[in-house]
Amino acid sequence: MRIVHLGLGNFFRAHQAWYTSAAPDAAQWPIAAFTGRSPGAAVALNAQHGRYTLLVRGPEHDEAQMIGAVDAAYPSNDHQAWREHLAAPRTAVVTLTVTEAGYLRDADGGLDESRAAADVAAWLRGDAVQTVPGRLMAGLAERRISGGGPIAIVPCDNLPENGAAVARVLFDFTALAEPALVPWIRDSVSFVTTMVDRITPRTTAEDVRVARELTGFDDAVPVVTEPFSEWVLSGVFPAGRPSWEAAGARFVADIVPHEQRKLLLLNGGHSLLAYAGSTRGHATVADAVTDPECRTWLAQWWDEASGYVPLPPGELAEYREALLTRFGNGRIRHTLAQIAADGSQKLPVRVLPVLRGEVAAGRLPAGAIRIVAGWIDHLRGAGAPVSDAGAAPFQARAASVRDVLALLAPDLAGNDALVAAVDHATLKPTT
Ligand SMILES: NC(=O)c1ccc[n+]([C@@H]2O[C@H](COP(=O)([O-])OP(=O)(O)OC[C@H]3O[C@@H](n4cnc5c(N)ncnc54)[C@H](O)[C@@H]3O)[C@@H](O)[C@H]2O)c1
Ligand SMILES: O=P(O)(O)OC[C@@H](O)[C@@H](O)[C@H](O)[C@H](O)CO
Repeated sequence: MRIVHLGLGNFFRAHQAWYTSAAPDAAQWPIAAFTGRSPGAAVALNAQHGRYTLLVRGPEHDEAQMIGAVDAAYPSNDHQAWREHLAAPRTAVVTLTVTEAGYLRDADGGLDESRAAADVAAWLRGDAVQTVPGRLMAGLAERRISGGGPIAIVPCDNLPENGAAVARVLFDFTALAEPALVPWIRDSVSFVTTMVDRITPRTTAEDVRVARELTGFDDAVPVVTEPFSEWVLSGVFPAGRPSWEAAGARFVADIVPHEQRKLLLLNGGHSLLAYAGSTRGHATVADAVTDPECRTWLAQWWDEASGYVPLPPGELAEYREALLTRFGNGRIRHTLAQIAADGSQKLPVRVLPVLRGEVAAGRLPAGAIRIVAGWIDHLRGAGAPVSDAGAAPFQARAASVRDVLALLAPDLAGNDALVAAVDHATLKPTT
């Protein structure tokens, strides 16, 4: 194998695996993919020799592509295979899609030591580690011993400066568990930052039926995705990489404008619809954008967020227009419940930079305030159900806007005008 992936989910199969399969040198870059937690995806994929159907779902019809980039899939508890693949000198790249929550970041972006403590203790006892920072460290420790040489780590989750983000939690974990490894990681591991974009919903039983009808292949785990795809990367690959640029990926020196555009406009817009849109009774993104009220809210949020994306106004206007078309693709069933998950991890990335900037400039941004208020309504039980391992402390305080803000953004909780504006924007009980 030359690529190891952690987080064998739908997005990896629609995005990184698709780029690899579409590169002209794909045959030289087989992927070993590991699930993040439960083994199901590995079992199902191995039963069909790693091959799966990608249903590229346009507004009019589906196009089925067979993807064969995954050479072998492993359950997350196959620690030996993980260590062996990371140690092998041929392995040049590790990609990750483990959700925002998987990095165990605290509010400042460092390792949340309380969530990592059991894993650090397991390592010190000589037991297998389970968390993402722990597994990366365990694999790299093996690579140092084997003399496997330099390697690139390429996170593909929706976090700003995700290369630096994964580096930080990995160094924090290693400093606690295996300090002697820190200098080797510093010298041998390159952390690549990426902006990733391709809307990829969960697969339904109907999708399984459609895939079978189009291909004749009885695929238990097809993936549905939109035609649009974007991958922007910044960083060094010391042991090489596939020619992803031939499949449309772009390699840039400054990734900030690209990631701000995507995280604030697309992901922030998604979160707005997931919370405020679901409380209006909508179930999917496409449903919500047919609602004129939701479209007005989106426009208001995008006006505010655009001030934080360092790109020319014309480019932003085009991107907004294209987003409306992508969101409106009614054949993609992207549920607001899926997007609403893990809000405690997503709001700090997608919304708070704009809220903070506007408040610092003396403004009360109605769009950003609506997202926070919608999230508080969701914590109080309105709209999409709560699915967030970090939600409990917020739910315990959800009755008070100020208390929620004190946890989410302590620097903003003392601002009486902001607290009143968020409170005013929350749903009021009907009498
Ligand atoms: N689906 C999309 O449209 C999309 C687009 C861009 C980026 N992404 C990124 O990809 C991530 C995964 O999305 P998906 O659609 O593939 O979801 P998915 O549910 O299909 O797969 C998620 C993968 O992450 C793993 N995982 C989840 N929590 C983990 C944890 N705490 N530790 C380790 N692994 C964990 C799961 O085991 C699974 O392998 C998103 O969270 C996002 O950051 C998704
Ligand atoms: O995948 P998540 O959970 O980080 O966020 C949900 C959506 O906002 C996200 O998946 C977008 O669809 C995606 O980022 C589009 O590229």
